[in-house]
Amino acid sequence: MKPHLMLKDLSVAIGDTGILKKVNLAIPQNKILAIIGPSGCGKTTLLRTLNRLIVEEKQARVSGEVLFKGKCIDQIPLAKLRTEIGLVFQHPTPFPMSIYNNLAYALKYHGVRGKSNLDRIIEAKLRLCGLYEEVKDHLTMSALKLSGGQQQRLSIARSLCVEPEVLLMDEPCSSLDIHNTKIIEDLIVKLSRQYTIVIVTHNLQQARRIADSTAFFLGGKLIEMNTTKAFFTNPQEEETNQYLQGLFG
Ligand SMILES: Nc1ncnc2c1ncn2[C@@H]1O[C@H](COP(=O)(O)OP(=O)(O)OP(=O)(O)O)[C@@H](O)[C@H]1O
Repeated sequence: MKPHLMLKDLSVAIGDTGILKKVNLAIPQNKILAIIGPSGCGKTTLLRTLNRLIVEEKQARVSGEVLFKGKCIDQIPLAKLRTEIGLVFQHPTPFPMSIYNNLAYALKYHGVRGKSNLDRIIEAKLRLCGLYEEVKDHLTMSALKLSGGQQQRLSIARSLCVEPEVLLMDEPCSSLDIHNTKIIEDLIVKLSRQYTIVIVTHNLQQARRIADSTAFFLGGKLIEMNTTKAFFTNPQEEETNQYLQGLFG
């Protein structure tokens, strides 16, 4: 199968600091790829490069290529690219408005018009994220009154309103308890049937539980990528082995 995203000799520097170094990586479609590695190894920078958020950094320099469905992302209009490659943040990002309007806002931005269309799609996205039954009688309530786990599911539902193909997730469970982490992990696995997921996680067990493949970064370099099972049971590189054993981190 052709990769959905392909990184070719991708390097990123901010000012004089090299952050990502000659990364080559094929990201398969409708699978979950976990990105792991110690703090500062460049995980978030990698996500921000994939949807070109990195260009907001005035001093950023990117070399090499990121291909999305075979096309260099520099040739895709920014708004279109960010619609197709969505980003879910570490902390839930509900807008200070009703649950309904959080999704309606994104849908209207995406060009959806008419109340019946909005109602239909909002229900579908809330159902997909397992939130509909919990909130169907409170759609006009402020989204800020939802629990942290519900807010994160709402944030994911909102990011799906613009019909992305890829979801980049930057530690989406880091502010959640075990119960809500399990709900979001189950949701991510379900979403991977329809979407390509790239998830940054500090939690090795989370990568092990949900990812189809896992990539380990160290000092801005991709050290190793493999199917998650092979990665954890039979790491090929000594640095990976030491990281998995907790010898540094
Ligand atoms: N805007 C910036 N200007 C200068 N250096 C930066 C900038 N953003 C990130 N860096 C540096 O790049 C390196 C990688 O940062 P990045 O946030 O991508 O790492 P990370 O692996 O996601 O870390 P963490 O796990 O702690 O979130 C770090 O050394 C960081 O200090």
